[in-house]
Amino acid sequence: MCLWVFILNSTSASDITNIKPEPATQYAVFPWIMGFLKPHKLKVVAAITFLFIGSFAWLSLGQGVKMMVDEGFVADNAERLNEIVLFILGITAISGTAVFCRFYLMTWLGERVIADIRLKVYNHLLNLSPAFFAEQRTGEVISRFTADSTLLQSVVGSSLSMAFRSSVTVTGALVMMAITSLKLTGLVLLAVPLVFVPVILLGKKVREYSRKSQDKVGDLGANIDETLHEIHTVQAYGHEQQDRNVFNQQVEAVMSVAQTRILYRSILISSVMFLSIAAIAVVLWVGAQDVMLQNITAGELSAFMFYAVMAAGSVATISEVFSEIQRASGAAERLIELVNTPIDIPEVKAPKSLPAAINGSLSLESLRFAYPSSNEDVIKGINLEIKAGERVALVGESGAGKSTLFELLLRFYQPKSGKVLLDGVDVAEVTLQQLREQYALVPQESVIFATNVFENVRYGRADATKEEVINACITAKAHEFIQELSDGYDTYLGERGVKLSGGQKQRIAIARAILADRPILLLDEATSALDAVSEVKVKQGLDNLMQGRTTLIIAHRLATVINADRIIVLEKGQVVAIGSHQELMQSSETYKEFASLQLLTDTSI
Ligand SMILES: Nc1ncnc2c1ncn2[C@@H]1O[C@H](COP(=O)(O)OP(=O)(O)OP(=O)(O)O)[C@@H](O)[C@H]1O
Repeated sequence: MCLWVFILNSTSASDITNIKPEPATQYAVFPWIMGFLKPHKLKVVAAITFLFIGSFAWLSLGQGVKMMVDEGFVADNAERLNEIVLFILGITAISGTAVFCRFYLMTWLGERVIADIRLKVYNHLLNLSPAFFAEQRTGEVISRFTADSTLLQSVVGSSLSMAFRSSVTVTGALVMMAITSLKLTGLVLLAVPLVFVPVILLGKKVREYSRKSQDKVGDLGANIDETLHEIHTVQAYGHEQQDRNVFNQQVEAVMSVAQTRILYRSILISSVMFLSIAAIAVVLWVGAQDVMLQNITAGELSAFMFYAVMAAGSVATISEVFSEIQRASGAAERLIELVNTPIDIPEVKAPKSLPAAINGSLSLESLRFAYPSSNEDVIKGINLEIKAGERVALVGESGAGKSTLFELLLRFYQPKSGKVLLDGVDVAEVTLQQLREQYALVPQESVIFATNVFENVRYGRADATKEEVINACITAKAHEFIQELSDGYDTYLGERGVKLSGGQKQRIAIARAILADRPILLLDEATSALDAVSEVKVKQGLDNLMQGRTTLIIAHRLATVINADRIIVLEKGQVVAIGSHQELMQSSETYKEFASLQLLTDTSI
């Protein structure tokens, strides 16, 4: 038992490579896993109890062997032999039952712990801001969930139990050996340090390469994820061969690291086997001489050898699972890294409450912001007042910072300085949940989940009835096309809505926002994918929706913003002009240029 505690705790910072989410100091893998076992104390105790019962039953078999040889064979006593065989069968039945209980409980615990680890990691991931996902490749994160946790599962559920059982067996066997013959036990103990030398030396290497191996598998996952998701572009550009080459290199990289790991592991296992069996042979030779000199009986030597073989087998098992546990420690580290990734938008300790009925006025005060990955400010000290119920359009060239402003309103990122006030309350002082409940977002790229139409729209408000969903779809002018789908509202829309056109996806996204019924609307060029006829229809829906709500619309096309109360012109992270379309055509060169690029003249409106 001490051995695997040592194994799991023996991580040092230098063992860890390729840490992306959180530069770690030292991961205490063992206490981390124990934390997950804590709620299942009773089962752990029961599993350990059965483990001890099983091990002691096996150990007492040695006494059976001794009695069989001395009192049965050597004494030529058939009746006694029968009794002893019955005794052995009884012991075997006890140990079989104990093995069943231990195996069931330990495997259950393994599954439970991994399920809880997955839940914990997932819950944490959902709290991480988009900044984390901008840096991290999704496929790599998924690989941690799947490959790493599966590896950990096999160890917690099986290898750890084997290590436990073998440690108990070795200890018990050594005690029984000492009782049988101190001299021979002394000889065996001399050999033990020899056996542990490769375990310690090579185990470290196995762990190092396991970690590397899992990292490489993660890269592989990230690549598959990207290529398969973007399969249209891959095929349209005839990029298959290049992708095959890159993938081939990555697969070979995984293979090469695995090969080194296998090599160390094979050396580890074979050297332990060799050293154990060689030691047994030497001990047997010495023991046989003792029998000839009548220092011990043949039965005692048989029992001793029984225990020695049992101990050697257990040491071999320990060395084998040792490498498994080392591998799992590497995998656990990668999961701990995810869980330890700090939440960069922390919740305030004593949050303020927003008023029960939000009016929806927004104030931006000297707002300044740079993305964490670059130092350059993309929002440069913006001051802005947006009145409750106002309809405001944001225009500006690509990269001006329009979408970034939305991100800051939703508090996906922390501003460098300045603040955003919602109905006079600093949004940094309310809970993220309460803040985000005030906004309905229709992003530029409509998001469709791999479920049916009904659930996709209901994403906006989980408790909405079917009737409310249908009404939202009618307002968003989506109802007609939904009815024409094969199963109407129950039609499965495919991953990322592959079964819908761009305009249809957008109308579903609008219906979702309508259903959400939030005080502030954030529309990111929400009608860009619509044809002229659909756009007119959706605009009616949106107009209804916007009544009495503060609305911010990012628009690349003037036609979509002409009815806004005010248009805000952004340039390189700064507000350069504010006014109505007519005013801006008079006062703002940037806006005029923007308008002329849209082939709109003042008179055409
Ligand atoms: N996650 C990110 N990390 C680093 N820089 C970013 C990130 N997202 C955007 N930027 C940068 O911030 C600036 C503003 O981008 P933003 O998306 O807000 O512009 P935009 O006005 O919405 O542009 P568009 O009209 O093309 O959508 C750009 O220079 C962009 O390169």
